[in-house]
Amino acid sequence: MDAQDVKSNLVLILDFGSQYTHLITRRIRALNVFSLCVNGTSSLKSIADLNPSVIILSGGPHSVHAPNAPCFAPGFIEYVESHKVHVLGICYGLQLIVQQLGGEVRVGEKQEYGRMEIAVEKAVGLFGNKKIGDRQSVWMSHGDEAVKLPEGFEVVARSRQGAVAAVENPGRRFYGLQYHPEVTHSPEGMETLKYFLFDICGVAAGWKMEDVLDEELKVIKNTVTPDDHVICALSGGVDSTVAATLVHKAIGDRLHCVFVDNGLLRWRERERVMETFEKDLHLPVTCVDASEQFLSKLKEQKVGKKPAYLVQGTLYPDVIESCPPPGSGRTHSHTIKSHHNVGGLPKDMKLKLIEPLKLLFKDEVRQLGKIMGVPQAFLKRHPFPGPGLAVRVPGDVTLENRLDILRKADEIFIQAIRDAGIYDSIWQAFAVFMQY
Ligand SMILES: Nc1ncnc2c1ncn2[C@@H]1O[C@H](COP(=O)(O)OP(=O)(O)OP(=O)(O)O)[C@@H](O)[C@H]1O
Repeated sequence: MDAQDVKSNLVLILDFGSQYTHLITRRIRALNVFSLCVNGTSSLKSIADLNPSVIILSGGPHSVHAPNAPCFAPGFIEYVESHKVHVLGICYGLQLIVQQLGGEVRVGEKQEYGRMEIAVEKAVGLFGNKKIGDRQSVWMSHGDEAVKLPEGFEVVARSRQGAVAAVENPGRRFYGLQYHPEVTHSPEGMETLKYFLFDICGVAAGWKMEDVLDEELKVIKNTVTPDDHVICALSGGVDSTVAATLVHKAIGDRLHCVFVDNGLLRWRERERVMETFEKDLHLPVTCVDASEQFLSKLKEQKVGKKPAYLVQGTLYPDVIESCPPPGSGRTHSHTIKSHHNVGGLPKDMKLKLIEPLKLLFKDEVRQLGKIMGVPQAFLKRHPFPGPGLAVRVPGDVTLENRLDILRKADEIFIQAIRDAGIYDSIWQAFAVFMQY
């Protein structure tokens, strides 16, 4: 599947603030369909530029009647109808469709939170693969309720309490689920989502990590001219390692990596990391000893030519978590998490950016690394904080022996976890220096 096919099979999520929104994106990608998530109030032009074939309106914490309730851009309904885009509203998204198309949403008499049972009322559309009366357990989380549907819509499933659980107007390509199909508490939710995407919308499942690799290699080769040099700060973590491996594949030794030993690394980390970079990945890496001045050392690196580009291992969550929350009234670049480095480089750093992973989630980066031969042991390493062991020693961290004791204790602890065969099933484990 080439980039054009990916674009014509794109499932776009309009985010209205639900804690589950990014899960929808991930679930859809797991079905080998490319999915992106943008703010629910994004302009019509920015949506049209992406040319989605399906749009999912996410849930959200608001009531559609709240003063600043977020809504899709004016002209959205006309756009999706004229471009034959299928639209699925989930929870708040359903209520938005109902309200905006002339139906009525009210504060529900029976507010529904948690696990509920719903029954299929019409075995068509969203439940075309079910029988009337089929029951399933779903996860509800809503206070408002659709009490009058817009013309041409029908209820296809109801909760046990009689509230609307699913609606649709297949002629106009609008669908809605009052529950959250994306969470595991809705065991048949993924089946419904799959049926919607493949059987109703006719989306093709052809997005795979090999295509992402090919596409990113092409982009880098087209961006970096044959005379340009590129620099990458390698931490030994998954993100910068996979990003550097990818860029190295595209431009070879015009990539120059720098690994900084800041004196706060784990037991023999410098040796282990450098060995993997050089022997397994054949990456051109210089190790900088940060006991001397960091910046002046960087300057001294013989990169050959002055680099024009900097590689950063920015991930998709860094990008989306740095957007303002929908309904917050903010429209641009007020970061939730300012440490994600997505606000651009400092002004005096005259480098252009290469961010080949910026549309991928962490597990996808691991998949990509695997395809490129990054050793599993490296891809599965527990995350390690930027300030290193300094955040695991209370008080004065300049005392070498404290760090050394901690390094050894950490290594023994981690080795015990490895020996017990549980390292890979633990997200992060570490020792902390408590008292001297
Ligand atoms: N010791 C180091 N030497 C060189 N570069 C580093 C070092 N530590 C961090 N960096 C750079 O700073 C970036 C952000 O560091 P951070 O600790 O936040 O890691 P991260 O976002 O989890 O990414 P990674 O998986 O690459 O460690 C890294 O991707 C890397 O480019």
